[in-house]
Amino acid sequence: MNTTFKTMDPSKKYRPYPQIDLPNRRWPNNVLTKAPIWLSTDLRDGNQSLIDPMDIDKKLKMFDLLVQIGYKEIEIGFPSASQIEFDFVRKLIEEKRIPDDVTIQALTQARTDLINRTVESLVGAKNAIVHVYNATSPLFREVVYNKTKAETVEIAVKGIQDIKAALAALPADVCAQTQWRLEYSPETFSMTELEFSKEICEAVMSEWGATPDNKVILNLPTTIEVATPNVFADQIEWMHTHLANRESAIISVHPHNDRGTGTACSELAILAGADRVEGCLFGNGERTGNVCLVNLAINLWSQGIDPEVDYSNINEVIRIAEECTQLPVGARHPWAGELVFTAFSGSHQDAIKKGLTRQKDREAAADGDTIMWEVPYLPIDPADLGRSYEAVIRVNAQSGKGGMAYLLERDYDLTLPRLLQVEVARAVQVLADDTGRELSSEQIHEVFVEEFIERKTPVEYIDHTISHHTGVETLRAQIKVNGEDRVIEGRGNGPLSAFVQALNASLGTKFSVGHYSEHDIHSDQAGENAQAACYVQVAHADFSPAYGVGIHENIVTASLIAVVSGINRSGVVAIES
Ligand SMILES: CC(=O)SCCNC(=O)CCNC(=O)[C@H](O)C(C)(C)COP(=O)(O)OP(=O)(O)OC[C@H]1O[C@@H](n2cnc3c(N)ncnc32)[C@H](O)[C@@H]1OP(=O)(O)O
Ligand SMILES: CC(C)C(=O)C(=O)O
Repeated sequence: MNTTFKTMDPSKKYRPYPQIDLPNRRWPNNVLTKAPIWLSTDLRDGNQSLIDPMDIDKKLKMFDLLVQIGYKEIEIGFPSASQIEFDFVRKLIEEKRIPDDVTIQALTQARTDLINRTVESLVGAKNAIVHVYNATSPLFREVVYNKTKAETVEIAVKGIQDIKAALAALPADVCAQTQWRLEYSPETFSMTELEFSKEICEAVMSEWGATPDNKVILNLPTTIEVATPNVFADQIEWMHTHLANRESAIISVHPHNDRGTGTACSELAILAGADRVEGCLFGNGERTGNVCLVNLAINLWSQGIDPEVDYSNINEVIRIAEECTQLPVGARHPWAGELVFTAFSGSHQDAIKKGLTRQKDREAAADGDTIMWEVPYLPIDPADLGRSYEAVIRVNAQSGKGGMAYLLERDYDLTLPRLLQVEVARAVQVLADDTGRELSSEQIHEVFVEEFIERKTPVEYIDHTISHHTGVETLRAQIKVNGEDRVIEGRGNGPLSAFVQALNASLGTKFSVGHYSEHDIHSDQAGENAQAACYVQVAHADFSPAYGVGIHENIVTASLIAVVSGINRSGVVAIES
């Protein structure tokens, strides 16, 4: 076993990232009120990080999906990196696959040949962003590039000059077909001295000639997450408040997720002044991934804010994303995972069942008006994402009566009284413990039928007749007791009381009916094929109360079957072998 964590002092190997000196920070008091501008980088950062990068068909599928969800800015690749990347961009443009309101973006290093090739790839697009980057942090300046600060600024500025030159070299009518915009990323911004980030961004803006009508997108990435999200928020607020000519810039963020706080970084960055967020579906991307766009959008939705993208068929989005990336979406991925709207544990199921019933009642009373969503444990309505309630409650050994009752009601139209739910839960728990697995609603129903309906020993109901005379009912029934035929007769003010009297007289018992309820089931619209479900609790001084259930098209017969099932379960009549 590796004992490093026990034997080593981590402060000898790692240092905390310094705090930002921003005593009057305002972001903690701000609130999210609207969606940022989104950019999907699924086809670039999301693709460069895949074990098997997407082929053209998969890229097209991903592009179409992003358009369908509603993304208006999509980074479609790094066209100077390879012929395949270049050809994909050309295909999108030449086959007119890009809607007029969608802007494509292409990434390039700040190198003349790569910039020229990038511009060439974008020719003919209606809207295009040339995205140029170079790394700016001390570690990268020293280790990767061996450049001074001034030389690093020079690389960026030269990159902008190269873009302008490449555009100027295009025939005027060709250049004019496209609305060209610039994005600049000081890569590793999260590890760069703020004064230096400001200097390099201002130099880029100045070289481009940024104005409020021709804004430069300044994309400030947590290329690597190195600090808590409040530090990133401080960095963004610092840039937002210190940058010269701020009104001529769109501040974008590009969070990665090394510390698992990509979502927090993005949200706090918006509070701190960011206008735009770049990320990938389901957090795909280098290492632990880019921030998850799905997570961010549905977080906004859950706060009553229109995210301006559509996740109302999340299962389809998952299916296509998984097909394109060959990466599974985790079962507990925020909002999207298979299990995120599922409750196994008893107290959660109980609360959800009550909450869903109350929500339904409130909806009915609201007469068509939309009402606020208030269901315990479900922060949003799964139906908003195209998820059905079916997945919400599932049963295993951690479950209680609420979940089983919910499934029996939903799938078999059986509305069990509360104390019967407790008895059903006990019976189902035995199976859940035995199997150690999740139980389907069919399995729960089987246990229910076997335990509560088909209990025919020691007593079995066969048939009955009823006669009335001056307010008294006489019930004659044919039964079997331990396999032996008997005809019994009793009187009462109704068939049930007459049957109880007949059974007590014949069996030598003294039980009574403690609780009785009934409802219709399985009736079609014409009222045909209706059956009745009767729930009868058999009470006896010397035995625990026990429920019996009867289901029959005749309500009286259903109630007699329920009584017999109840006495069989209670043990008031001994079984003879
Ligand atoms: C954080 C990110 O995700 S950034 C995007 C990363 N994505 C990719 O790199 C995927 C696509 N890239 C590629 O396929 C290749 O890098 C290519 C084809 C574009 C270029 O390949 P190569 O020419 O072999 O260069 P390579 O990428 O290895 O970079 C090496 C040189 O470029 C320089 N360089 C690297 N990044 C930049 C940059 N952003 N701007 C300017 N120069 C840069 C390096 O300093 C190095 O210079 P040196 O040779 O003088 O030491
Ligand atoms: C190119 C930049 C934006 C990048 O991908 C990063 O810094 O993560």
